Amino acid sequence: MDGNHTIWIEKYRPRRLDEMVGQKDIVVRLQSYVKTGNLPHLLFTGSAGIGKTTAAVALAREFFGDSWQTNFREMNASDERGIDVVRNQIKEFARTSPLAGATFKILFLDEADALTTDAQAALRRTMETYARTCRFILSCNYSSKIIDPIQSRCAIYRFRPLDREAVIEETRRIAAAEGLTVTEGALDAIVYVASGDMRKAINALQGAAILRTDIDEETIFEITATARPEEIDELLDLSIGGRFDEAEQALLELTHVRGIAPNELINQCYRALVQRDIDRTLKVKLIDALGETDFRLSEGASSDIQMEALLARFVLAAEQHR
Ligand SMILES: Nc1ncnc2c1ncn2[C@@H]1O[C@H](COP(=O)(O)OP(=O)(O)OP(=O)(O)O)[C@@H](O)[C@H]1O
Repeated sequence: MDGNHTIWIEKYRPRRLDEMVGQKDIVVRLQSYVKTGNLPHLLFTGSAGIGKTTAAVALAREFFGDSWQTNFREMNASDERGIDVVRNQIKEFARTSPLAGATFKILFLDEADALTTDAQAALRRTMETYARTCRFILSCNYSSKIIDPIQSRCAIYRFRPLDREAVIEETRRIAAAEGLTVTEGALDAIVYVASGDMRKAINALQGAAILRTDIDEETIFEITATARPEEIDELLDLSIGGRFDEAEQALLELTHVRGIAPNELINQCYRALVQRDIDRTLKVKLIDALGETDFRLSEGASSDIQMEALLARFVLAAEQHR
């Protein structure tokens, strides 16, 4: 096992489109470009770790074969060296002719939504000027942050968070290749922790594999510093049930003893609340309280105070509701 040396998200990144899990409709549409030899500009949108970069690289490999690296370039729009550097590099790459008999190059621009409106306007002109020699694949989390003139020049692909089957399929593949035994409980835990993000799933597996080769759910929750769904349910039961002292103890155990980050707990509480079968008005109040705490934490408020205040607000909201 070489778990300590290689990053598995790179080692096991699918090389071909048909090796990707999930995103079936997208894969079929992308494959049809390869068949026809034509490619428009593309806009990939969706959350992190669901295959946008993987699809772009696989597409380039299938278009260009062995010479894919000469005709493909990946850049990050939020490059810390500044937008001018990115802009110059884009132009430099886009304006030169494709090599090794290819009819165009592909430029993959990650985090395109980090570009300001002005920078996007300049990018749009570059896309038009060099359209003959270079096709752009822009990747972003939110397509609404991309200006309309760019959106209308691209074929838009909305990637979805990976479903349970897809996460399990890929996790099993990697576990088998690494000679790991993964229990059913551990697979459930990985699906829960990943929440549709394959990068998170693979990192959880690799982290666990450093500790042991037979992986159970305990290891996954421990390595990812994530509370179990039952623990979150208990926290909600106690606070909604008005048992503030016990809820406080449960909270301290999770944050101070287990080291689970407050933001992570808020996300987990949110996921549990959305699915919880409780009165709608109460649910709305509780989610409102979560949103408020999330915002306060993002503004730098004390997490200990805010997390306790959250429990207090849960208790009060439930009391008013009774
Ligand atoms: N659909 C998928 N099939 C198989 N593996 C996947 C898939 N999506 C993601 N992965 C795995 O997760 C890793 C991260 O995925 P990728 O880089 O494609 O994410 P992304 O959608 O581009 O995310 P970001 O927006 O954060 O850049 C890949 O290296 C790959 O191992």
